[in-house]
Formats: sequence, C-alpha cells, structure tokens
Amino acid sequence: MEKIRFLECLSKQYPTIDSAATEIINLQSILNLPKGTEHFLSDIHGEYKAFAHVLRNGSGAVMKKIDDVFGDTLFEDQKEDLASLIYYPSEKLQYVKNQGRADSSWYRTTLYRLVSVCQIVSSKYTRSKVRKAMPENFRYVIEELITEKKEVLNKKAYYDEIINTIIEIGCADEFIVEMSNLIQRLVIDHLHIIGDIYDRGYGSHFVMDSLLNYHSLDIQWGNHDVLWMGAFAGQTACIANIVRTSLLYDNLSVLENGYGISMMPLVLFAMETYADDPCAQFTIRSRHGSEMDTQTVLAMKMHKAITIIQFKLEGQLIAKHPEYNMDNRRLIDKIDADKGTVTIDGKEYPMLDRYFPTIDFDNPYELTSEEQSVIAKLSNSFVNCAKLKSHINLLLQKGSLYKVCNNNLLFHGCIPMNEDGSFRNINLFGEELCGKELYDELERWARKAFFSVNEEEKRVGRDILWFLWNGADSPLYGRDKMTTFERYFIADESTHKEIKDVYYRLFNDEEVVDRIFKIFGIKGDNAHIINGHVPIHHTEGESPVKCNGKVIIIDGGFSQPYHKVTGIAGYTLIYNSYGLMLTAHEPFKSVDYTIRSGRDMQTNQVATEVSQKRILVGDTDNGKKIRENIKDLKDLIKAYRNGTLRQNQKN
Ligand SMILES: O=P(O)(O)OC[C@H]1O[C@](O)(COP(=O)(O)O)[C@@H](O)[C@@H]1O
Ligand SMILES: [Mn+2]
Repeated sequence: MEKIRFLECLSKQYPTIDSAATEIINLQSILNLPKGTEHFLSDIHGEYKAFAHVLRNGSGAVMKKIDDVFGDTLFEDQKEDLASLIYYPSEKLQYVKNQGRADSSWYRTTLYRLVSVCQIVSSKYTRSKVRKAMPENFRYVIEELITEKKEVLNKKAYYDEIINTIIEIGCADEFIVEMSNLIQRLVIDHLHIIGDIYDRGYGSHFVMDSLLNYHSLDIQWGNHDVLWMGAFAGQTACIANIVRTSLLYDNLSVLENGYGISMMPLVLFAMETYADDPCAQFTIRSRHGSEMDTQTVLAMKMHKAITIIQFKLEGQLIAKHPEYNMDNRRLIDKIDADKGTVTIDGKEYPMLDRYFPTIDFDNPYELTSEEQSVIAKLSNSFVNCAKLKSHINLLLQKGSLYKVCNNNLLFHGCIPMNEDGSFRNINLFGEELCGKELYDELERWARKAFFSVNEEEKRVGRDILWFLWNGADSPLYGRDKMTTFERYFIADESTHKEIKDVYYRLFNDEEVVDRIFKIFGIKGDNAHIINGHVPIHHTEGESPVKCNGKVIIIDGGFSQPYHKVTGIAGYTLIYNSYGLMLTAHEPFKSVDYTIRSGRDMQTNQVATEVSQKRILVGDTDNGKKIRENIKDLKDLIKAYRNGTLRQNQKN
C-alpha cells in the first residue's frame, strides 16, 4: 500500500512509460560519468581574500585543467596568464587593456583558449547540468561553442564565425567574464567547509556572503561558528567572547560595518569605568607600543570591559551547568584582591592586573547594572541583525556537527576519547553518551536553540552552543580548557597551556580509526577522517596526513597570525575522479600581484592518493541514490504495464 502511494506520487513527475524511461536512461548515463570534484577547506577565520582566491583557483584544479588541455603547446607564462584571467576576469581584462595588448588577435586567441578549457571542464557533466550552470545571456552561444558538432563539416569556419561575431558586436569582455565564471563553477562540483569560518580575520561576513551564493555546499560547524550561532540566539557569554576577540584582533569592523552592531554602549561604559586605567594587559594585536593613539587607548579599555563581563557571564553559566564539568574555569572567585593573586589548582600566582572596579568580591560573578545594560544592548543588536540572521540560517541549513560523504567522515574537532582508546562518555543531562551518539544529541540541542517552541529548551540549546565553543568535553573544541583568563592575568606561561584531547594522539592508531569509521557506519578501505581545528606545524616537518593516510588534517591555516607558527598558509584538499590531492599553500599575496605576475598563490601538492581506477558517479553516495531512483522508476514502469497505475498522457 505504502509502495503504491509512493509510486502514485512519482507518477505525477513521470506520468508516462516514456517519460519514466527517458529519466532512467538519463540517470543511467550519469552513473557512468566521472565523479565531480569535491573541494575541502577549513579554518578560514575571516581571511576573505585568501579564501576567495582558493575558491577561484579551485586549489590548483583550474591550473590542472589548463595543463590537461594545453600541455606543452603553451609556455608556462601563457598558461599562467590564462589562469589568472579565469580567476579574476574583469581585473585581468583591464590590466591587459592598460598594457595595450587587448587587440582582436588577443581576444580571438583568448576566447579559443577559454572555449577549450570549458569543453574539458564540462565534459564530466550531463548537458542538462552544464546548461543550468550557464549564464542566461550567453547560454545558447556557449552551448554552440562547447558541444561537438558532428554535422558541421568545416568546424573551424563555423567556430571562427561565432567568435568573430562576439568580438565585432562588442560582447567579448562580457563573454570572457561569463566563460571564466562558468569554468570556475564547473571545476568544483561541491565544496565542504570543515569549520571555523568566523573570528580573527577582517572578513568573516564576506566569506559568509560568498557561501550564500555558492552552488553546492556543506559546512561542518567549527567551535568559532557555534560561538556566532550562540550569539545570534542571544547567548550573552557567546556575545562577549565575540566582542572580546574582535577587539583583540582589531577587527571591530566585522561587527560594526559588516553586521551594523553598534559598539557605542560598550564605548561609553568603558570610557567611564576604566577612565584612568591603562588596561595594559588588554593590548590590541597588530598595534604596537608606539601607536598609542586615542583609538587604541579606547579599544584597550573596551577590551578589558568586555573581558570582565565575559568572565562573569561564563562563571554564572558554569555554575548553572555542573554537567559541563568546567568548574575549573570559574576563576574570578579564586582571586585574592588584597594580595593581588589568584589560586589555580592549589598554586598561587601574582595577578598582572589588580584593578577591578566592577567586581564585588563578595559576589564576584554578578554584573553591575551598567554591565548588564551593555550586554543587553549588544544582545539586542545581535539578535535583531538581519544580515547575521541570513548567515546563521545558512549555517543551520547547510551545516551540521559532522557529515559522512563518499566514505569520508568530516568534522571540525575530534571524537572525545580516553587514554585506552575507548570513546569518552559525556554526561548530557543524566545520559552518558559518546562517539556518534554524542554528536547527534549535541546537534539536536544546538538546533533546539533556534527551533524549539519551548523557551526552556531554547535556553538549554543556547547554552550548549557556548559549551560546544570551549568545553573540555566538546568534540568541537577538543582541549582540556580554554586558558583565556590565564593569558590575560598570569605571567607564568605554563598556565597558558591547553592540552589537546587524546584523540589527537590516538588518531595515528589504525585500530582506533577503524572503530571510529565503524560507529559512523563507514565501510571500505578508502575511508578517511577529514578534520580541521589544529594547525599543522609544516616547518617542523609535521605532516597533515596521519594514520597511514586514513586521517587528513586540513586546518586551512588561512589565519594570518598562525602563518608564523605553521610556516605556510595551510592546506586544502581536492577529491576528484582520480583520487585525493592535498595541497599546501603559501600565503596569498594580493589580487593585484596575481594579475600582474600571472603567478598563483604558490601551491605544492603534498600528498596524493591515486585511485586504482577512475572513480565514477556510480561509485559515490550520489550514485547510490541514483540507483535507488532508477529502481523506483523501473517499479513505476512495471505498475503502468501491469495495470496498477494509469498513465496520464497529455495530448
Ligand atoms: O590567540 P587567540 O585568538 O586568543 O585564541 C586562542 C584561543 O583560541 C583557541 O585556539 C580556539 O580557537 P581555534 O578553534 O581556532 O583553535 C583556543 O584554544 C585558545 O584559547
Ligand atoms: Mn577550531
């Protein structure tokens, strides 16, 4: 009965035997196409330009196609010239014009080359998919140019005619831009973002804007992303963390200009409360001693003001949720205000700052009424920001805590583990959960923060988002504690240390990794864990490939402050029909540099796993779905033929 009802629904879409049969043939042919290219990026941290560049060059995939097409028939610099045109068509066109190179012969050669690249990149897809990706205005022309026309005898003359006409009628520039965009679009079939889009960099909102328009995408939430989700849901400790980091990194413009969130309440409060306090511990990264202008002086006061608010709010939250197991992060009450010390784990340390005009040491976690008013106003701005709403909606729609895709398990941080390699049980509201079940339950709670109709559930969900940001048991955070307090107030650097979850040692053990695959229902030899979160120390010879290739860590390392530590600008990963290709990137210089020199961000292929045979769509998750569709369509045809269902011929 169920089945018949299902087939009846399907018959609305395929009302006749012919229409169902056509679709079967279409699907069958897709199964035999090479699998589309997946692109993996992670830890973007607001570095918009570097991110946008990697999207444009497909982590080297565009250049690879150019190489495939032209091989030795073009010089390296000609290929680079073409590549940079494809990445930045408008800018490059202008550059070529300024150089006086843009004559009709340049246009003709360029258009031919673009057509050749486009032919190759579209050959992996069905005509219908390519057509859908094409720009409306040039759809017909591009189709004429990139599809093989067997019936035309003098092909050269035919194509020449079209190309000449494009140039003659003055459409060449527009056409070049559209073709370049189409190539970029077709080179990458699907994008995976393994978390941490937000914080530290200047352009998280620009990154989110471009993801809003990306053709095919999934996101695994990073600890910094859930922090922003929490902030939008009105979780005040999350809000304080974001504002503090924005001040620390001198990036208030993301909040103020990107999201229109006014800092005025914090400015006024900080100016008054910390008027004569130099707030020396609250420096602004990237600004130095000599730059003590009024703006910096003010920013430092704001930085201190929001940090104290954060520690108070977090202290309250931890007390409310003993199940978070984070009591060791309640440190304000461990301050001895008279002695100017703080006691952590039984050891007393001198405090680097002893001026706390807003802390009542009898009631250290209580906000003053002014602090309350500041955080309430900030909260109001976050919660009501329309742009933030659209960005968080994207995280909710395309994002999740983990994803299994084509035998790869993607998540940002870790699977919490015990020393003996067993999965660590975490107590969530009285229930002990670990591994996949822990992930699933945490994700349900994260979503409740936005979608539950029960106010209490919403609040619990909101708080969970903060826990996910920095809890020792959070699979997104994966470190024993976040030592923010210690880094501001204690000189002894041994207190700043954050110890990584055992996972980050045990992921070298194949037995452990195979068990992880098992609980996530992943079978097969070619399975991988792909995660981000921890920068790889390239200069120290650390490899992003762990466990004989079963685990790949691609902390993109886009974040500028980490370049010194890692020695590179991070890793990205490509998974195409030939296998996996891991790329190490040098820091991105500028768009201008790319256009002038034709040089790409230096990329080095650091590891490749070549598949024994070309991977087809039929071998992928999508292939599995397609085969199921084919089976359903065959059942539908059977139902038409044996008289169970009636065809609905329109004539
Ligand atoms: O140097 P910052 O920006 O204050 O950040 C340090 C904090 O960020 C973290 O590294 C978390 O951010 P990541 O997820 O990017 O690693 C914490 O472990 C650490 O306490
Ligand atoms: Mn992270």
